[in-house]
Amino acid sequence: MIHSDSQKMKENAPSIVIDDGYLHYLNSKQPVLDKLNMHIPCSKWTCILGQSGCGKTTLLRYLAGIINEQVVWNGDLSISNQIPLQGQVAYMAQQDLLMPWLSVLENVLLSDKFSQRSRQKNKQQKQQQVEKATYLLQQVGLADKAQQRPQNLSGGMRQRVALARTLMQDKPVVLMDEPFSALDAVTRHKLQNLAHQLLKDKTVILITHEPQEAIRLADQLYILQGQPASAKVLTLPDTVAPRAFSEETALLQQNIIESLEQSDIQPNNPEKIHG
Ligand SMILES: Nc1ncnc2c1ncn2[C@@H]1O[C@H](COP(=O)(O)OP(=O)(O)OP(=O)(O)O)[C@@H](O)[C@H]1O
Repeated sequence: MIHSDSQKMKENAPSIVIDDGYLHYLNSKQPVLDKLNMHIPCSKWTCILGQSGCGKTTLLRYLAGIINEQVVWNGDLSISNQIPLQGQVAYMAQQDLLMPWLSVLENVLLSDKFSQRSRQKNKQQKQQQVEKATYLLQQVGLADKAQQRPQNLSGGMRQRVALARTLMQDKPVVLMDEPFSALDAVTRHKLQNLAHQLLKDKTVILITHEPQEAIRLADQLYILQGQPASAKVLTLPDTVAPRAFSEETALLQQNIIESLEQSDIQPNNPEKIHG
């Protein structure tokens, strides 16, 4: 059985509201984020675009609770179910973070292996987890690589293993940092559909550099801009994701590129201002 009970997941997946967020790294004078206001709706996909270095990964890592010791954060972060985010998040980083000494299958099973729930599982439930991991590896096109070590795989294959591991975790909140960036166009399209289907009841935040990908998948779309960065919400077409391409999406894509170009003009980037 692959899918969780959908109603239960919907109840579990929280919305997240950031009100007047401010963040700077302790080892840096300049803040990365300021006056950040975002509403991440529950059980929907929120996509975030923004120029390289604007603070997208920082925001995701802060939400995942892995840089709390390195930063100063001010502002309000509210989680609708009142449960600390760290315990309910699956985080897929830009780097695949696969364990080189484990097989592909063991990597997919890794988070389950160390969870408290796993220690309480009986043999049959553990077997079901292996079946689920095997199913996910089939879905990402890597069934034949299950017993390989990650170092024998290409970059795109490793990214697919990391995606399978994230889908395996079954957490209410899923944070993904450029999860499809290393994939060819056909595989990317297929895995976007797979992720969209398997994560449909989760609260998803996805970072991407691809306006097309964001328009295709988003229920809510933000651009991070400025230095320090704040978030601008963009209006999406009134159609359901994953969205087919149309004249309207092409126009939005053009607007996004123009917005990204505007955020390229920074006070500390003089040649771009005067050039
Ligand atoms: N550990 C750190 N200590 C200090 N500054 C950091 C640290 N990590 C990132 N930064 C800085 O924070 C800013 C935002 O970086 P971040 O990685 O969040 O950007 P990004 O938008 O995700 O970029 P990309 O699209 O290239 O991944 C950059 O100026 C970066 O140099």
